[in-house]
Amino acid sequence: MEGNQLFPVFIKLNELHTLVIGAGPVGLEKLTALLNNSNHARITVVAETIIQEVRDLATRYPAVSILQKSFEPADLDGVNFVIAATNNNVLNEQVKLEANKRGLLVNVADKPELCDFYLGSVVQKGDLKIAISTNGKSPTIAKRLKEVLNDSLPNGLNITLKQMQILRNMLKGDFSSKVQRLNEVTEILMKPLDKE
Ligand SMILES: C[C@@]1(CC(=O)O)C2=NC(=C\c3[nH]c(c(CCC(=O)O)c3CC(=O)O)Cc3[nH]c(c(CC(=O)O)c3CCC(=O)O)/C=C3\N/C(=C\2)[C@@H](CCC(=O)O)[C@]3(C)CC(=O)O)/[C@H]1CCC(=O)O
Ligand SMILES: NC(=O)c1ccc[n+]([C@@H]2O[C@H](COP(=O)([O-])OP(=O)(O)OC[C@H]3O[C@@H](n4cnc5c(N)ncnc54)[C@H](O)[C@@H]3O)[C@@H](O)[C@H]2O)c1
Repeated sequence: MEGNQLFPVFIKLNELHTLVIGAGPVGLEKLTALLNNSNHARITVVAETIIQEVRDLATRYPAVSILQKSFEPADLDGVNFVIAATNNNVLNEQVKLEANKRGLLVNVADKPELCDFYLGSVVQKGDLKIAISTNGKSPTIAKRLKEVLNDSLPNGLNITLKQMQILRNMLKGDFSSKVQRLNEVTEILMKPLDKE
């Protein structure tokens, strides 16, 4: 498929149920990424073998449960989406098939051809989140760009967001006059910073 076909969305993981299959280093990486973004995410981890780091992480997050067992399609019942991080490609394909049969979206870690969605590299400054994807071309560049943006975006941005929310709730008038006022107030952000 020509061009970048990915449509970014921000998912309320805390209101959904995610299944992670596989609990080796890659499963740990994906679980960590989920929890770093959503510490109330309800996550079930299914794996035959579970590394200690995954167990340790799960004890710190009550909404994470671990089932030490082989994957079976019934594990998909009641799940909203699925991340597979196993070392078994036949299983990965079975997960994709069974999940899609149920209308579920699947990410198979590091296997773009089996993914319905990719995980992004995420910049976080309080309420601000920027998710980066390179259309699968270079996750390393996504990670580097995250570092650049993390360093260059001012920490005060989160205070600005909070203040803007207060202002937004205080403004009176019709929708278009509110929009105009919010745009006036933020115009300064678009001007280059004054050099000292
Ligand atoms: C962003 C991030 C999110 C996350 O996973 O949380 C993420 N990968 C990260 C890191 C990373 N992954 C890999 C390396 C080693 C260096 C390298 O190979 O480049 C590093 C860098 C490192 O670790 O330093 C290995 C790798 N990854 C994929 C392949 C297969 C392939 O490309 O064919 C291979 C080769 C496997 C092999 O050789 O066997 C594929 C995918 N990885 C994606 C996401 C999706 C595309 C995102 C996009 O559109 O850019 C996609 C398509 C599917 C998916 O997994 O969702 C996370 C950054 C976390 C952060 O911000 O710190
Ligand atoms: N570790 C890395 O840095 C890395 C990097 C790139 C790609 N990969 C690939 O990603 C995959 C996962 O890597 P890993 O290091 O986490 O592997 P791993 O072997 O440490 O872990 C695999 C996990 O899958 C589980 N699993 C396998 N079959 C299962 C089944 N039928 N039911 C339930 N669970 C099952 C295992 O119990 C284990 O928890 C591998 O294919 C690996 O080649 C790994």
